[in-house]
Amino acid sequence: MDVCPQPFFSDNLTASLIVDLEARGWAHAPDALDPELVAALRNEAKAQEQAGETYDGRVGRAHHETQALSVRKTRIAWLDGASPAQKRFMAGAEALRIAMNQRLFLGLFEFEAHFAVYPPGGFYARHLDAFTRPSASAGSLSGRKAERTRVVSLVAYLNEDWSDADGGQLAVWETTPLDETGRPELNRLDALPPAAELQPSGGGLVLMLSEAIPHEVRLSHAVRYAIPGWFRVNASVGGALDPLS
Ligand SMILES: O=C(O)CCC(=O)C(=O)O
Ligand SMILES: [Fe+2]
Repeated sequence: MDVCPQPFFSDNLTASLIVDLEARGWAHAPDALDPELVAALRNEAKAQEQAGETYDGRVGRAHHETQALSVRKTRIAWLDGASPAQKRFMAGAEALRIAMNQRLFLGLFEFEAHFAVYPPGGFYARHLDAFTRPSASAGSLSGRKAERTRVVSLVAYLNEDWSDADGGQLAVWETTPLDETGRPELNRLDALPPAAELQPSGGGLVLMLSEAIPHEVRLSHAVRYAIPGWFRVNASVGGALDPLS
C-alpha cells in the first residue's frame, strides 16, 4: 500500500464530498476524474468485454440466482489493479479511504471494485449495497453477513458523450423505509421521487453510504460503462461477526 497515494482530485473536492456524504448519505461530483484516466479505464472495460472476460453480474448473496436477471442486467469484471490505469484508480480510492477515515472515523480498511458494462437494455433495480442487521437474532439474515462489511459505495463513470436520451441515470433516495421487523422495504419508495437522478457522464464520481442509500440504475439505451466499488470494514473474522459492529 502506498504511503502517500496520489489522490483523484484536490483536497477541497475531497473535503466537500465528505461533507455531503456525512450530511445526506451521498455525494456527487461531475467531472471529478482526469479524462485521460477515464478514457484508459473505459478502453480496458471495452477490451475485457470484447475478450469475453466479463460475466453476468449477480445480485447479493441473500438473493436467489434465478432472480438475478430481473434485478440486474449488467456484465462485470473485477479490477486486479495490474495496469497503470487501474493502479492509478486504486491509488485515488486509497487516498479517499484515508480521507474518509480521518474525517468520519469510519475504520474503512479495504476497497474492491469491478468494471460494470451495461448493454443497451441494461439496468439495476432499486437496492441497497449492504444490509443493516435489524437485530442480533435475525438468523435468516445470516447469508448477508459478508455484505454487511460494505460501508461506503463509490461509483465512477467512464462514458463518453452521455446524453439524456441514453437513460441509465443513477436514482438515489435518502431514506430507507423499514417493515415492522426492521427490514428494508424498498418498493415503498415507488411513491417517493428520488432525491437525485445523476447522469453517468464520464469522469463523474458518486459516494453513498452502502447501508443507507437506496439507489437504482435506470434502463440504459446505450452501452454504459462504470466502476462501482466498495470501501469495507473488517467486520468478520473466520465467519464470525465482529462484536463491535
Ligand atoms: O452504475 C451505477 O450507477 C450504480 C451501480 C450499483 O448500484 C452497483 O453496482 O451496486
Ligand atoms: Fe449499488
